[in-house]
Amino acid sequence: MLYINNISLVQFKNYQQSSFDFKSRIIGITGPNGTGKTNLLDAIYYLCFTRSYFSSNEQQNTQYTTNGFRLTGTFQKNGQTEKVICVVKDGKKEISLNDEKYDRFSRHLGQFPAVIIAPDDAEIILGGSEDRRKWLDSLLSQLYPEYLDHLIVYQKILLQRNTLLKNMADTANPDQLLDIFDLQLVMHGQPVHETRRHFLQSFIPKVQELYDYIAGTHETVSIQYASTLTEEPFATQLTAARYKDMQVQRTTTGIHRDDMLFLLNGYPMKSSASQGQRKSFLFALKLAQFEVLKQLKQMPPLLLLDDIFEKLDQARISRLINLVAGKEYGQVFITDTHAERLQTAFSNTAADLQLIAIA
Ligand SMILES: Nc1ncnc2c1ncn2[C@@H]1O[C@H](COP(=O)(O)OP(=O)(O)OP(=O)(O)O)[C@@H](O)[C@H]1O
Repeated sequence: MLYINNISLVQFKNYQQSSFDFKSRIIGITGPNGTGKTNLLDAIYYLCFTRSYFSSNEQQNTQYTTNGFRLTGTFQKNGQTEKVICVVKDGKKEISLNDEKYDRFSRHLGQFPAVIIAPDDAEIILGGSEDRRKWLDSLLSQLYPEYLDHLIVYQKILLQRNTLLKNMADTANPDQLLDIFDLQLVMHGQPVHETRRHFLQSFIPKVQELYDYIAGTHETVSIQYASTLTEEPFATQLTAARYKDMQVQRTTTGIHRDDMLFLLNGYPMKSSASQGQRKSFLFALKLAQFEVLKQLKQMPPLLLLDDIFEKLDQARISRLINLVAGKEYGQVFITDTHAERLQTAFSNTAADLQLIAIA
């Protein structure tokens, strides 16, 4: 099992210095708008992912007028106490597990599995392909460390290749260099593509099952993986696109252009689904993510639910609460402006609810 027992926040967003003890499996975080409920969830997320869910700019995560922050989390993982500390000071970040600093933060990913569901997630459906890739990459990086390794190298090579395409005239033997970059892009891009393709195939039925449960009815949901690598070998495409790439001065083919198309009853979810249907789909997507993580990590991830009541009808909310209150789930954090609403929502379940009020 995985639990977080305590978190302390120093100069993180609106928290000057605060500490919270989590004593039960379901934690309700309540308080008026703008008091820091989401920020507290984000701090927990930070300790699991070495970054904020909402902002990659550390200045925005640091309390205004200060130059750094510190987050300390005490976890229980399979009966062991584990202490994670993240310190950001003057733009420099250090992360340690049980007082041992990480050389590479990527080594921390997946050790404290967590899934967050937040209103901004709507961008996964409504936003551009980058938002969808970000979601998938974050999930697959938690599942498979080698996926993240390939992705990091791919992005580095892609950047170098694009820089070269912009500076062709000043570079000696640019074609030779492009040959080397192309080889490396294929070496690291192909496994990323294969992982995405295989993963989505087995993932879709789980999403469908969860969608039907939350919606209380059957509507067909599907995810189409759109990648040029499915059409022909990546190496062939890079060679074929080289002239065009030189003209536009960037790499026009590869896994950095992949996308996913979400469909509801055969129609694009982005344009045709209602807000409640989209939200139900996002829950299905994230809870399916929870299931695969749980299976692979052999423990239920932390579940961080931010403002989930908005746009869902009462019946969908009840089914959702019943689901996450069940024993298959681990520690669940849930924010709401109304303490009574949370109490009522969980009153029909057997789960213990600890309420933390933020003033
Ligand atoms: N870097 C920062 N330094 C100080 N305060 C910050 C910083 N970043 C955000 N805040 C403050 O944090 C508050 C927002 O907190 P948060 O989003 O956690 O609120 P919330 O309780 O979830 O609200 P809601 O119920 O509206 O969702 C705002 O008042 C904002 O001004």
